[in-house]
Amino acid sequence: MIGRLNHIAIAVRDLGAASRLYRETLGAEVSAPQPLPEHGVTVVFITLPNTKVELLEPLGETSPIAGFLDKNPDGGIHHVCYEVEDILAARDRLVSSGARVLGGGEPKIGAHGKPVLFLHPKDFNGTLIELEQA
Ligand SMILES: CC[C@@H](C(=O)O)C(=O)SCCNC(=O)CCNC(=O)[C@H](O)C(C)(C)COP(=O)(O)OP(=O)(O)OC[C@H]1O[C@@H](n2cnc3c(N)ncnc32)[C@H](O)[C@@H]1OP(=O)(O)O
Ligand SMILES: [Co+2]
Repeated sequence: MIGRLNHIAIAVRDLGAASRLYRETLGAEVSAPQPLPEHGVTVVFITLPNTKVELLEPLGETSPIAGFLDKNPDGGIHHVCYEVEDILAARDRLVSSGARVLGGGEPKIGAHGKPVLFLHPKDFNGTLIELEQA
């Protein structure tokens, strides 16, 4: 069901500092910051030859990454994003297998303008999974 690795996301406290680290120290191509109030984060994407890295900074009072940064004050790998052909079919299959689909199971439009869903990390080896429709 899952296809390509779309991105790996890293939660950070300071998006400007993290962007500079990737651009200047690691020599990567870093996009402009994109505030996504509906998701409670501001993101940049780092384009690599085979995938992307998403840097996430909290946005607003109820950011879903606030608790993660409280537990990991230096930041850290927050989620992996896999592509699926049909996100509703993927959701239904996961729900019938007993996995917890977050946010009530209704896809939201993600950073790439495509529908996304999140799966509870406790059901997937301690790793938060994002699914993005290809
Ligand atoms: C920009 C849009 C989009 C894109 O297109 O790319 C994005 O990527 S947006 C990214 C941010 N959005 C989300 O993360 C949405 C989904 N997340 C959530 O609903 C919540 O963050 C969560 C996963 C339900 C966690 O909620 P929280 O309140 O922070 O923590 P809990 O106390 O409920 O956590 C329970 C348990 O799970 C562990 N945990 C939490 N987050 C992670 C994580 N990212 N990776 C691994 N484990 C995680 C947490 O530590 C708790 O464990 P215990 O301490 O053992 O109880
Ligand atoms: Co993501």
